[in-house]
Amino acid sequence: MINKLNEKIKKTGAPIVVGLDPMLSYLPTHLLDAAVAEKGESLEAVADAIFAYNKAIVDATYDLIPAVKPQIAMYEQFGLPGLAAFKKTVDYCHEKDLVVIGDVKRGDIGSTSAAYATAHLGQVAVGSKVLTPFDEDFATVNPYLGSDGIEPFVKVCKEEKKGIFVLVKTSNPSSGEFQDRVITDDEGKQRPLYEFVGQMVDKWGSDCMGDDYSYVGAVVGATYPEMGKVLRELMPKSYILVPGYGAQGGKGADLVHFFDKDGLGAIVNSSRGIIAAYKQEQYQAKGITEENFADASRMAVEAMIADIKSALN
Ligand SMILES: O=C(O)c1cc(=O)[nH]c(=O)n1[C@@H]1O[C@H](COP(=O)(O)O)[C@@H](O)[C@H]1O
Repeated sequence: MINKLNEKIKKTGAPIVVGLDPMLSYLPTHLLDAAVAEKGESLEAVADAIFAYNKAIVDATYDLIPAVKPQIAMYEQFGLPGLAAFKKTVDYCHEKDLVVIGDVKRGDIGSTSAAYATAHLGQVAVGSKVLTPFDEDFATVNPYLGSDGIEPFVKVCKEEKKGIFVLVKTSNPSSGEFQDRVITDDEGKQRPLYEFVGQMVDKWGSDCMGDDYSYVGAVVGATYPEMGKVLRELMPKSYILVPGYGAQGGKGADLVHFFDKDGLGAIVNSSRGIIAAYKQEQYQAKGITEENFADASRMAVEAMIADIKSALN
């Protein structure tokens, strides 16, 4: 799958991922009203409206982008109907030939991680049938439990030719509380914890290589460009998933050093900046309303691609 991701980035010229992170407050009134008219004031109605919202955004953008990243918490908050909308979104994005990064941030003791890996990347045999539960192409993984929590994911990635993105340096303001702590590494060198985790990502990926990049990528926030530069060098074979663009303040100009010299090796996520673009004045000034919200998402994708391209040239 890492090969497909890399090829699709080359083909589209767009190292970006659209984050499908629906919130109730983003759902255009006409979509929610239609769903409530059919299913009443229920979680089922919200789930239907979420799928209609995602579908419209995907239909408006899929030809421009390589990948999407649905964040499971945004679906889980609506219970089982929300999770069904997550799965329906994954399947629909596959129909559109998009690479799907399940933002699930899992990681536990070995046996539990193995179950999470099966749920999101693997298969379950029931009698003569082999079934795929959620069936994303990549999953985000929290490394805090150590190798025990990561290895079951790597095993499934090898079997299924799928991939993971391991949290290395996250974009949020308090990420430094733990991740920047200076530790002594195996060679007695003092360095921040995120660098050590980056080195582990390089190691975990070393025996599961695709054509150019490994199945084990890293998450490094756009809000920490200097750290991104160091981590790019420490993990030369890993794709870097870069969240924090747009709503969290990251800009194209900050991101140059997350990429390799050939402009590959990183994929930048924007969620609110794209899916809720219709709420921004700059798009409303161009005739966008709640009704044609998906057109604003397409404009926001085009603007993001242009911003990153101009930074890389
Ligand atoms: O793993 C992630 O994707 C992630 C890691 C990180 O360090 N920071 C971060 O914002 N994210 C996710 O990226 C998305 C960012 O959303 P926006 O800020 O709306 O673009 C959310 O789904 C976050 O959960």
